Amino acid sequence: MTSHVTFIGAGNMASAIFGGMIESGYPREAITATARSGERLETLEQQYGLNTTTDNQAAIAQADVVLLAVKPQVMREVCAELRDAVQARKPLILSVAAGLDAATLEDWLGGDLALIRCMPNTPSLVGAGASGLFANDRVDETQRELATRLLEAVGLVEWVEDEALLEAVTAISGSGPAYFFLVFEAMIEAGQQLGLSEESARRLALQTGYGAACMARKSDLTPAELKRNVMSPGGTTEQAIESLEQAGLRQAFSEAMTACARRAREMAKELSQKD
Ligand SMILES: NC(=O)C1=CN([C@@H]2O[C@H](COP(=O)(O)OP(=O)(O)OC[C@H]3O[C@@H](n4cnc5c(N)ncnc54)[C@H](OP(=O)(O)O)[C@@H]3O)[C@@H](O)[C@H]2O)C=CC1
Ligand SMILES: O=C(O)[C@@H]1CCC=N1
Repeated sequence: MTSHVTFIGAGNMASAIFGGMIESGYPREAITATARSGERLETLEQQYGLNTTTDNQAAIAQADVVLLAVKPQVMREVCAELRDAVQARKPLILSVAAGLDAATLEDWLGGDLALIRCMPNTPSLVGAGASGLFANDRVDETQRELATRLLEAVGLVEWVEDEALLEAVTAISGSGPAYFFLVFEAMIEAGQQLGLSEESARRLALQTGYGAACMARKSDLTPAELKRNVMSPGGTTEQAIESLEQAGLRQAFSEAMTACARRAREMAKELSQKD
C-alpha cells in the first residue's frame, strides 16, 4: 500500500522532493503539502495536483510519513503545533532541517518517535538529488526502507550511522549545488569577457559541468586522473589549472566547507537553546 506523505512546508526543498517524487510516478493523491500562504499552495495544487492545506494538524490526520520542511528557525513553533496530532498517530518523522538534531526534534514533538534526519539538495527536483540520512534508535528496518524508497525516487541516498556526519553531508551535497552554480556564474562571466555571447557561454559551461559529472560518475578513474587526461603537457589546461591552484581554489573549498559544517553546529546550538 502506498504511504501517505505529508510535507509541512512547501518551499524550495519540499517542492524539489515532492516534484521529483511525482515525476518518478509517486501517486500525487498520496501527497499533502502545507504552507502559511494559501496563494503559494494554490499554485502548487495547479502545478502538481497534490493535496494542500494551511492547516498543519489536519494535514497529518492521514499521514504515514510527516516530512518537516520548514526553516530551522520556525521548527520549534511548528513542532509545538503538531505535537498532539503526531503523538496520537505516531507517523514516521523525516526532517530536512539543517542543523537541528534528532533528539531535539523528537523532544519538541513529545518523544517516543521514529525519526529520520535527512539532508537532501535541490537537484532532487530533476531526479538528480543527493541525500544523507540518519535514523534514530526507534526507526525499524521497514521505515528505513520506506525513507530510502522515497528519497531514491529523487536521487542518490547515503545513510550515515553517526549523526555528526550530517554536518559533512550538508557541506558537500546539501549546500553543494550552490558551489557549482557559483562556478557556472564565474565561467559564464569569464566566457563573456573572452568574447562569447551570454547564451553561448551559458550553454557551453552548463553542458561541460554536466558532461564532467556524468563522466566522473561512470569512469573507474579518479577525478585527479580524469583531470590529468585533459591536461596536455605544455598545453592550455595546464595553464588554467595552475592558475586555479595558485589562486587557492583547494584551500577555498576546504575553508568554505569547514565554515558550512561549523554553521550547522552553531545553528543546532542556537536553536535548541531558544526558550
Ligand atoms: N534549500 C535548500 O537547498 C535546502 C534546504 N534544506 C532545509 O529545508 C528546509 C526548508 O528550506 P527551504 O525549502 O529552502 O525554505 P523555503 O523558505 O523555501 O520554504 C519554507 C516553507 O515553509 C513554509 N512554512 C513556514 N512556516 C510554516 C508553518 N508555520 N506551517 C507550515 N508551513 C510553514 C513556508 O510557507 P510560506 O511560504 O507560506 O511562508 C514555505 O513553504 C530548511 O529547514 C532547510 O534547512 C535542506 C537541504 C537543502
Ligand atoms: O543554506 C541552508 O541553510 C540550507 C541547508 C543546506 C542548503 N540550504
